[in-house]
Amino acid sequence: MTEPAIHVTSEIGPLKTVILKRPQAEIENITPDTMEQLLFDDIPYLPIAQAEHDDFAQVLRDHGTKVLYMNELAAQALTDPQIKAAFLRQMLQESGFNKGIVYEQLYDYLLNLSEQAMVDKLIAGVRKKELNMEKLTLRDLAEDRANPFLINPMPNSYFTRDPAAAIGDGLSINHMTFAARQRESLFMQYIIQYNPRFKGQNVPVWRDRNHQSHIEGGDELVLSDHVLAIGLSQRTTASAIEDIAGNLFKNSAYDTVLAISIPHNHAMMHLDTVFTMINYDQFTVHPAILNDNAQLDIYILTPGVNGTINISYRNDLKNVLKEVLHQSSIDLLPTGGGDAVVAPREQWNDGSNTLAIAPGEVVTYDRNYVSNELLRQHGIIVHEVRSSELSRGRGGPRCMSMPIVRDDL
Ligand SMILES: NC(=[NH2+])NCCC[C@H](N)C(=O)O
Repeated sequence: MTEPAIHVTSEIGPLKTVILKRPQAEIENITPDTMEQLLFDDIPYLPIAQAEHDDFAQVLRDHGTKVLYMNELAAQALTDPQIKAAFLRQMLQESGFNKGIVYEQLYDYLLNLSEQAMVDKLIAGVRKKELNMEKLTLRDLAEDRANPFLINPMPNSYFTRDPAAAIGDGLSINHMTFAARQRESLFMQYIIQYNPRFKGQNVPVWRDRNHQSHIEGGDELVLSDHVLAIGLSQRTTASAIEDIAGNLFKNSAYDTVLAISIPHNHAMMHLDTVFTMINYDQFTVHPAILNDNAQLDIYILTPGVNGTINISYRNDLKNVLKEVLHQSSIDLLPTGGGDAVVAPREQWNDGSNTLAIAPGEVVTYDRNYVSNELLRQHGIIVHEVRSSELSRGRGGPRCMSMPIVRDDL
């Protein structure tokens, strides 16, 4: 039986195929001056980051998951010279160049590379000194003088979770929040249209990247074949949630969206940094998202009459999950055991950001040993991966993976 192009009806169904991106030269193009703008808190040491990432990929393969690499899929989508050129023009435009001498030089330089080299170069970034330009524009001479790059690197591309998300048999291809990441979703748009694996498969796009309001995959959790949870967060706006919900209600089996409000800050940028599903009835939760009564704001969206959306308010997470997932009880596992020091420390290093590869079986970072131990005490099988460098980008195993095929439950 051939595998479907996209099929994800839960967060926990046996993981069949996943898209990753191995960290490459883009990581070495982070400097202390650009770190914050690039959404990093430190500069990872690349050889170790790569070894850790290879280790992560191998754990997935060892458990029956096929690993595809985003940059390779992108290169395979660009074998037609016209498509390659169109992609490059759009990428240059989104990088701030659409005409003039620098645009032309960049265009020639990049188009002459192989598809793979061009994709990798765009992700890595292009330095001014690479072009040997005799003439610079006023912008490059004066305004942008301190920046050694013409095209900024995309070091967050190893967090494949965020630019796009698989929901049911379709995708959301995301308009992302910060300039540092907005170009990343263009790769997925071309992959879905032109990569031989997806081309002609009519993969529905529930929401594309041509929007003003933003949404990111770290906020999009597929709880079942008809229920989603979407974080109302620093990265995902209420109007984007309503927009994708409306389209899913009309065109898919999804009939319930839980919009879960979380603090708007860097440590908790996405819902999956504070809440992930690990089994039919078990979830990780960072205690800081709950108030003293273990409550938080949840807005339940369901289809109304004539394409409208009904919204009801709740604040009892456990009961809501019990109801929508038809479970008799729900086990919420606090990050770091809920300890006042361990919980924020381990959450900072993505202790809640688990990737389920089957019900009750997850991949996590080794450094979050208190959270990992708690998961084991609650019967979860935990595969730990090394995390000293990868964690410096503020993302864990769930952020570093984009599942595209899972078995149904
Ligand atoms: N799904 C996630 N939690 N992704 C984490 C992404 C981290 C990345 N540095 C960013 O700020 O965008």
